[in-house]
Amino acid sequence: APHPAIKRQVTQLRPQYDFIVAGGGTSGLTVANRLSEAFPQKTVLVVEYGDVEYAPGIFDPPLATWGGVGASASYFVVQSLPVPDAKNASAFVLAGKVVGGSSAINGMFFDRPSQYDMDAWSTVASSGLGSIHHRWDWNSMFPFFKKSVTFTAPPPAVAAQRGYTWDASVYGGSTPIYSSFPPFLWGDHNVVRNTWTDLGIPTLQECAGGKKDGKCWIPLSQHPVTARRSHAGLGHYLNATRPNYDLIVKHQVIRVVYPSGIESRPPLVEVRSLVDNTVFNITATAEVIVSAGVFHTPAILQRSGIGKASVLGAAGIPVVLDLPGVGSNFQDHSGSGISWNYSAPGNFTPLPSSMSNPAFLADATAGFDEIPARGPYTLAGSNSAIFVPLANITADYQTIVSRIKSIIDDGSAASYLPADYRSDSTMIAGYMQQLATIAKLLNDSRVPSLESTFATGTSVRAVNLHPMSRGTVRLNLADPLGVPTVSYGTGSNPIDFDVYLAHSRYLRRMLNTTTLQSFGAVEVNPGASVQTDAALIDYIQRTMTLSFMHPCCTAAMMPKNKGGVIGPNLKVHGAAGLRVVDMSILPFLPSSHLSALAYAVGEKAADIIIRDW
Ligand SMILES: Cc1cc2nc3c(=O)[nH]c(=O)nc-3n(C[C@H](O)[C@H](O)[C@H](O)COP(=O)(O)OP(=O)(O)OC[C@H]3O[C@@H](n4cnc5c(N)ncnc54)[C@H](O)[C@@H]3O)c2cc1C
Repeated sequence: APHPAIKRQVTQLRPQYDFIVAGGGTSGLTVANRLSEAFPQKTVLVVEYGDVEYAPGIFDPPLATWGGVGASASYFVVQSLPVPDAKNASAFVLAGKVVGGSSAINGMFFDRPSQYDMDAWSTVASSGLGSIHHRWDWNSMFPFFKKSVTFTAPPPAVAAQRGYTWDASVYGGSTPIYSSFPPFLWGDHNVVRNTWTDLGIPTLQECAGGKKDGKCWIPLSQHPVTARRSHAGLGHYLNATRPNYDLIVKHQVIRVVYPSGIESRPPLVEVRSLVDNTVFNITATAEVIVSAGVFHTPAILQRSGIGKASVLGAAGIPVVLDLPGVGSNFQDHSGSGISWNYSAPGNFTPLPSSMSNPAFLADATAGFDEIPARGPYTLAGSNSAIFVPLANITADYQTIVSRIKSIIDDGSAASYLPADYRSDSTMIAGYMQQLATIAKLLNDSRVPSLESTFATGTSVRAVNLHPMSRGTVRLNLADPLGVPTVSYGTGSNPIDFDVYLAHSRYLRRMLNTTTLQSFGAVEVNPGASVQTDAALIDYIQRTMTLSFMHPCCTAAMMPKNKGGVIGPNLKVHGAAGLRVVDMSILPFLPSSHLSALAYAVGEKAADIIIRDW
């Protein structure tokens, strides 16, 4: 049956709470659930901007959904400033605005970073080893990845029919956040998987165990029997009824306020009702945890006077704590693709076009309500992907790595940063360290640089997994309580274009494989006339997807003298009783989508906070 709506929510607040979580999204609800579970005598309040909603899967039958992209009240729509290196196009990106946050609206692709991503994160996150419980390397995080989801293997018949493989030992959690394989694939699915094999990409049994340099089956965040979306609102709130766990919806955290100094007690939380616009404070006696997501977490901090002094000054906000990294260091996954036509197509059935056949559509709709669910609606966007290291993409990979090293050595790397980022020496120091770390990742033949997913159709895109360009998230001066002003900066570091070029040329090699040639594949885009580097760069700039909906890194975990906002214990540098727990905390993007990481970060954060209290 479809999900029940999440009805339970408070209307009458207590006089004060021990913990207040600002934002009821993926990481925020994970933390809140664990804190309320660990401390029955302490109270936890989640303040959520959005409402409780039915959260359909990405491809549920239309009648069950809430209207599709653009029509929903359940997400913020973010349109970036024009991106100069993408012919002034704007990035279009969504962010969840509902109990469950982005986990309730995302594409349900449920992969994990590689172990090398996590190890690289931990090297830039802190200046020393610190407490064993504050480490973010793969070995420290793996138990939290395991704990954060319940994986269910597909029935043997489905596994045999689809060729699914997995390794149960990398899972093992019992949290009601579900990870499973859909029983359905489109008829042309294996064409592209076979093409990937033709390219020499190794087939991996499992990609969630730290190594993912190959061809992967990726589970989806959905229930193994009903195939309904699994998300934080259901798993970490609806299924966690406790008298000490409150959630209030349709309220915006405006800012945090330190009435008696930023280094003394936890701040008050200033909240605005979105129903009647009243503004009031809520007291947290232990901690405030900001989990409002990559765009709104820095907005809350900036409205609180915590941020870069010049940015706060421009917004007329008195500086409470000069922390230049707030809202800086913004990143997202981006990349362009190829498309083709078949001149001798195979008998690929079914295809999405089959849905225009009334009998097929009726069966698909009926199948989705069967137990277990079956048919096309059980498949979200895609559950198949390749992750390819740069060393396997281009023989010139070491030239790219050398170029990164040379712009670090001669200092010119800083010139590619946004002006209000490069005006701060700590931010530059942190960026240089990030670049050096990314150079190491790109030089390592075990670390993916390109991701490409496939479900059906005649096109694929390349995702640049470790971009070097940086943007910013700043308060919207015309509407400080609204969606912030987002500057993407995609491709502003020209070495990203070396990577985009290599990725594009690599994808084009698919067209010459035995498999695609056997169906008479003919390249449509970029097209035969696009051959020189200049022509291909022009194509990439014109057609690039600027956001694969993985924004991150706006309150990065790095030392303060490297432009960081939080330490490895998640505490905001220099502020008492204030932590950040969401995808803002990454120093740079990993080789993965972000929801599995957001849950694991929530679990790890809860572990740290529970130990502290
Ligand atoms: C359309 C889309 C598709 C995606 N597809 C995938 C995918 O297929 N696979 C994958 O792994 N990842 C995907 N992602 C990314 C992933 O879902 C997110 O990175 C992750 O869920 C973010 O978690 P979070 O905890 O940082 O923030 P969120 O889960 O976004 O939570 C932030 C919460 O804070 C609330 N909030 C904001 N401002 C305030 C305020 N001032 N006061 C109170 N509350 C506030 C929001 O309403 C929201 O509920 C996708 C994301 C999107 C948007």
